[in-house]
Amino acid sequence: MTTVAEAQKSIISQAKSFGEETLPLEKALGRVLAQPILADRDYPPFNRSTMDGYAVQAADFLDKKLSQLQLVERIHAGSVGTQEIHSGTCSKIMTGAPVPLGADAVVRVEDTQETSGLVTFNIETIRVGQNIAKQGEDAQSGQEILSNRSVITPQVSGVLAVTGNAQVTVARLPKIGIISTGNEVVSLGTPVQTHQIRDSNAWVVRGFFHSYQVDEISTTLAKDDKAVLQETVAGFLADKDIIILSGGVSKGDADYVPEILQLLGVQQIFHRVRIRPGGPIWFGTTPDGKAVFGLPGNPVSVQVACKVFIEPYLRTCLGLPLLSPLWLPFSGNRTKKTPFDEFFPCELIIHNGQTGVQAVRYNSSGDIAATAKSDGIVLQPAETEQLADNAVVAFYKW
Ligand SMILES: Nc1nc2c(c(=O)[nH]1)N[C@H]1C(S)=C(S)[C@@H](COP(=O)(O)OP(=O)(O)OC[C@H]3O[C@@H](n4cnc5c(N)ncnc54)[C@H](O)[C@@H]3O)O[C@H]1N2
Ligand code: MOO
Repeated sequence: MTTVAEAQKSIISQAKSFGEETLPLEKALGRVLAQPILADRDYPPFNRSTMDGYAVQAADFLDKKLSQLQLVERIHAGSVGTQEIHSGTCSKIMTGAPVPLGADAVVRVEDTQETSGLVTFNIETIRVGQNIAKQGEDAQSGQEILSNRSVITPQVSGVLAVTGNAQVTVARLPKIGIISTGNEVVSLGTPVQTHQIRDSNAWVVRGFFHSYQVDEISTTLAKDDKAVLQETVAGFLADKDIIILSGGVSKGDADYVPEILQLLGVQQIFHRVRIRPGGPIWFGTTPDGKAVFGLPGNPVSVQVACKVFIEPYLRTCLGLPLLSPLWLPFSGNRTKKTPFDEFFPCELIIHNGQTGVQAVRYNSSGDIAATAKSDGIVLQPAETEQLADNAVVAFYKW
């Protein structure tokens, strides 16, 4: 049976780009840049005062030991001084204004007194460059200021705006089709009988893709009926990039998903992985490179599969690096139940002043409430029979 690492490797090797598109900046938050961004000019673009104060020549204090200077003008942010600073003179300057020619330091207004055009300085010392952000010290014109494949966070969005990028080229997102299979599964809003269960898997998968800004998501239910399943999957194969099914991949009499997918020309890459929960997972691709994930129906299996298999696939398609786990101390003890890699829901805690993780109460992969109280999942690797208190574990945040 395939190991988790082998399964991840073969999933990643099938990843492909969905192309690029150009969007207005206001629509690009959370998207992935598909171009490097170069500084369009120096940053700061001019020698900028970082304090409200007086622009002076430091040598007037250091060499000439002056303590009083003649005021020649006032410079506000958004305007440019007209007077060059010479020995014995200064200009009042506001934060954000360009430092006038001749000046090489700014003294804070708090350290001065101004009377009738004369400024008295109450300072012990001064440094050349004091309170001045030098032209180009943050970034130089033409320098790469954002790399290709940066995620457009609020911080990145600020850089895009300041560098004049009203439009940005980003990675195009896939169209997703989600099929929840099972005669017992009913949609939210439909009356539910005792032996039935409301579809929660589609909401989890939808939410996972939403976290990557994917919004072209179609969901549907399919009964455990070969013809219905075949028609539903065929419909999605026609125009979706990624198809996610849940349920119907194990050993039950009505587990038709693997058979129907292969009938429709989806080439199986693996079926069953040495993982708990989520062992019966099926993965394959179409000849034109669409990915099809057949996830086990249990709710926690679906959540774990999103994190362990679908996220690495999507990130690689978008050109993003794989996420690394956080390595944190584990509070508690855990004995492994299977010979496989086991993932279990955990919450972040502060223990002895340090961040750590501890397991949340969790019955099994059908426990719909447990993961909602967790911050992510911890891996107990196949070879680790016993997780001891304080062992450092790999924690994958949801
Ligand atoms: N004889 C064996 N039986 C089972 C095995 C096995 O190896 N041998 N594996 C078990 C494991 S592990 C899992 S996981 C499940 C997976 O089975 P299926 O993928 O066929 O899933 P279903 O049987 O259709 O559903 C399992 C469970 O999940 C509930 N479910 C299904 N869809 C939804 C949905 N959309 N929203 C919420 N809950 C859903 C369903 O009602 C079942 O309770 O097989 C084990 N059996
Ligand atoms: O994948 Mo099953 O959910 O291990 O229980």
